[in-house]
Amino acid sequence: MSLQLSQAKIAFVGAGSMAEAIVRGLIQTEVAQPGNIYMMNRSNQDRLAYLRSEYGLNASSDPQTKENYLAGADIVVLCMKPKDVESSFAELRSQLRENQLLVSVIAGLSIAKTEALLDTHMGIVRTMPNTSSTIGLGATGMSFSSNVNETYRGLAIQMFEAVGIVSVVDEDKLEIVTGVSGSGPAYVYYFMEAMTQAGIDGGLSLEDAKQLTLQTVLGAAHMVQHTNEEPAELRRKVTSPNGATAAAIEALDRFQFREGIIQAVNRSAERSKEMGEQIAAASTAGKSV
Ligand SMILES: NC(=O)C1=CN([C@@H]2O[C@H](COP(=O)(O)OP(=O)(O)OC[C@H]3O[C@@H](n4cnc5c(N)ncnc54)[C@H](O)[C@@H]3O)[C@@H](O)[C@H]2O)C=CC1
Ligand SMILES: O=C(O)[C@@H]1CCC=N1
Repeated sequence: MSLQLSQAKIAFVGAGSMAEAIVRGLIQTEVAQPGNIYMMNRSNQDRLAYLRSEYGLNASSDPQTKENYLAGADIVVLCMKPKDVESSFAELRSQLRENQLLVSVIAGLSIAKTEALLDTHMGIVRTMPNTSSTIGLGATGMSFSSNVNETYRGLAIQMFEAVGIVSVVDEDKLEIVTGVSGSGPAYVYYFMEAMTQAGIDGGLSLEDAKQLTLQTVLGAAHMVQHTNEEPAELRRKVTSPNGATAAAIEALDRFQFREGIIQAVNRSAERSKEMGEQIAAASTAGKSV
């Protein structure tokens, strides 16, 4: 019988925000057992203690224990920052097996460069998830190397569908996915910060300003989801001719809100590509990024 996700041993190299978001989602949805999850970092013991006590999973920074975690894993998930790729990959190179599945969440790092840096032909799934995976509402873009078999392809999709939605895209689209949904939550939070601030400046209590902002964003997202109407049409329904909303949209247009968002998405995509290229360049030149 082929490997089931509920039985798979999953090792996370890097135990930061993105690794925790995925792990929390997997455990909460009961798609993975805490005992089958292994998390590793470089040295932060407090962080590992928190992860063990919060989720009941295995976590270590001890080199021998990490080697054992990797040796026993069916799926290895790369969750370190781009700047740590070079040093981390130097250790990993001799510890991975061709019959494991490698999942990378590292922004900008191509499958070809991952294969070259790790000197491997193992199946690689390059993903771009987001932190909303924490509560099962993640949005993940995903591409596969040509040698990912059907079982592993299914497992990877199942793993990220457990924590949200998955779009399988051509690899050259993962940068724009980063701009839209990888970085996207930050734009929404930034928007909420500004809206709350304006409410407070206008005399609302902090609590009221926060609640009204939150419910507005939640309600608007649910309206798009449940009515199946386009955002532009829903916006039109709020905007009475010559009314308050029309005046507000004019103000946003004066500040080039739409262009600002488009620029933000494109800059995130470009920066993600740059980070990936810097990793390879620095690695070839033998220096750290
Ligand atoms: N935070 C986000 O919203 C998203 C992040 N990503 C990607 O996820 C990756 C991780 O990002 P974050 O979780 O935000 O970073 P973070 O800084 O919160 O976590 C990075 C972790 O990697 C560990 N680490 C570094 N070197 C290591 C080594 N040699 N061996 C083992 N562990 C090592 C650190 O100790 C830390 O636990 C990045 O490559 C980023 O591009 C992708 C999508 C969204
Ligand atoms: O900011 C970053 O580089 C990562 C990638 C997308 C979200 N966080």
